[in-house]
Amino acid sequence: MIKIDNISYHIGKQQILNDVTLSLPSAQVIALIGPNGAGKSTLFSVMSRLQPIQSGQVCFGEHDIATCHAKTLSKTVAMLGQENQVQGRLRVHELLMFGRYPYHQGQPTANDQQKVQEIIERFELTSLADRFLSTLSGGQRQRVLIAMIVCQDTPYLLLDEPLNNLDMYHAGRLMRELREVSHSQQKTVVIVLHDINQAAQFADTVVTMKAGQVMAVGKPVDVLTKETMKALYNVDVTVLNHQGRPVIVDTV
Ligand SMILES: Nc1ncnc2c1ncn2[C@@H]1O[C@H](COP(=O)(O)OP(=O)(O)OP(=O)(O)O)[C@@H](O)[C@H]1O
Repeated sequence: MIKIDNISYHIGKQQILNDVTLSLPSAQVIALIGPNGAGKSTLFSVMSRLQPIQSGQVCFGEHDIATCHAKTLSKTVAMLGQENQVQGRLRVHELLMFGRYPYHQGQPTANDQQKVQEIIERFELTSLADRFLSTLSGGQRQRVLIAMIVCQDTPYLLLDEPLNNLDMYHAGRLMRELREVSHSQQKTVVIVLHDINQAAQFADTVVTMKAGQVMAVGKPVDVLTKETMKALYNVDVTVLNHQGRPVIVDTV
């Protein structure tokens, strides 16, 4: 379980996160949605210790991030941010091995090699494995970065807009793989999504945020309503139903 208690965060006089309190269940895909500037990325930055905790507490299972050793944290939570600088002269398989660094500390074992190979196959990267990162398209690079995060093999994954640059096939494949990894390997995957229908189709739980605050938490069918969409985005929608899950259609 991820427990976030009374997290507030300000930059200068601007309040970015305002008393965020959340309990997120384990072994689920959890979509974090909300309008631009709501504070989703800032919350991820605080949760992954990229930004300091100013007030409140974040725990991943028994690990309180305020006191957790860096090495333990790197085996507990992995985050893919929105802005990612990658060294172009690395090959794909080398970057994936970099994701294993918390385990091998620079000296990969057979187990690390096996894990990288498994992820290459799972994420359909075989034909790209020997390519330099600088030669990949935007979507290919994004897929490799996500695979690197999964290689880190942490029980908690935070992915900030991972579907950026992905086509319809790869977006669907990725969401299915994340759901499979989450459910079969008991991983908790929190994903910032702007595509509400990806959240509706694949998330077990949806969290909505606006103006630095959590507005709602629940199953897609309970949270993704006409009223919520109006309150979050000021957009009029029609909510259809497909196999028990909502489908949101913009009907402005
Ligand atoms: N370094 C900074 N200095 C000043 N304001 C900042 C800084 N970083 C973020 N903010 C502000 O904090 C607020 C929350 O930003 P954040 O990136 O967390 O939102 P978000 O929900 O991830 O948005 P998006 O969906 O657009 O990615 C925004 O108003 C943003 O302008």
